[in-house]
Amino acid sequence: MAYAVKELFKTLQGEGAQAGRAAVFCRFAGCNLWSGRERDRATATCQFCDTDFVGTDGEGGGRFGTAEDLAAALARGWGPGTERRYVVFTGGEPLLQLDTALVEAVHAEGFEIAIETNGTLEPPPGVDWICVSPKAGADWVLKRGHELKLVFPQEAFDPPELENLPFEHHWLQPMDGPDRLANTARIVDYCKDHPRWRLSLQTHKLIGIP
Ligand SMILES: C[S@@+](CC[C@H](N)C(=O)[O-])C[C@H]1O[C@@H](n2cnc3c(N)ncnc32)[C@H](O)[C@@H]1O
Ligand SMILES: Nc1nc2[nH]cc(C(=O)O)c2c(=O)[nH]1
Ligand code: SF4
Ligand SMILES: [Mg+2]
Repeated sequence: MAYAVKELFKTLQGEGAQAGRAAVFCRFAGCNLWSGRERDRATATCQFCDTDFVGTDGEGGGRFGTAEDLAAALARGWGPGTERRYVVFTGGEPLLQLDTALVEAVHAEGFEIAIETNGTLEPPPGVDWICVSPKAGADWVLKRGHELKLVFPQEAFDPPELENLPFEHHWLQPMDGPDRLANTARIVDYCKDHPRWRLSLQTHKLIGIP
């Protein structure tokens, strides 16, 4: 199948347990919880999104006709060297497009594969690192993985009800926006009393990298 990619760039993973790790980010166009248009935000299922995932006009973006074409672009995006190649498929919602053919082609280029997903869709087999970030009001089906990253606060989610789900890491990430500092302070207090949970900062924003 063909793949619509908003942008493709190398940076450091900014969030969660892999923060600080070099990665090629492949941001797929489109999401099932918001059109991406500002005029639809107030009526969307997910209303706090910090990302432009509309179209294919970003840095390194475009339409890729085959899995091999996209895998080759990821390899170019990584640059010289084949050690520790790491790709983060995000979006938008990556599981609208990531399929077995792409997983196989990207593994063949020597990459470990991570996804950032809203948890409404099942991943294809073979994904090496699964980060699930559930959204209030959405149909949450993927309740296992490597890390659970709950953007906080979302009134519909009570952390104690999620802390026994089978994830290796349980994160609370402050909702960015006008209340980011207050949200962060609430998480600090919460984590002090609930050590099962840890604070995930969006470190790329703090240091001004993509
Ligand atoms: C833009 S989303 C794309 C991947 C997928 N659609 C998802 O929601 O997980 C990437 C990550 O950013 C988080 N995120 C989006 N908007 C945010 C905000 N305003 N503050 C903090 N995290 C945010 C999401 O929860 C997710 O973990
Ligand atoms: N550096 C960096 N790390 C990230 N981790 C998750 C991101 C995302 O938008 O999915 C993201 C992002 O946009 N940039
Ligand atoms: S589910 Fe993810 S990409 Fe979609 S609108 Fe929400 S945060 Fe943005
Ligand atoms: Mg982001």
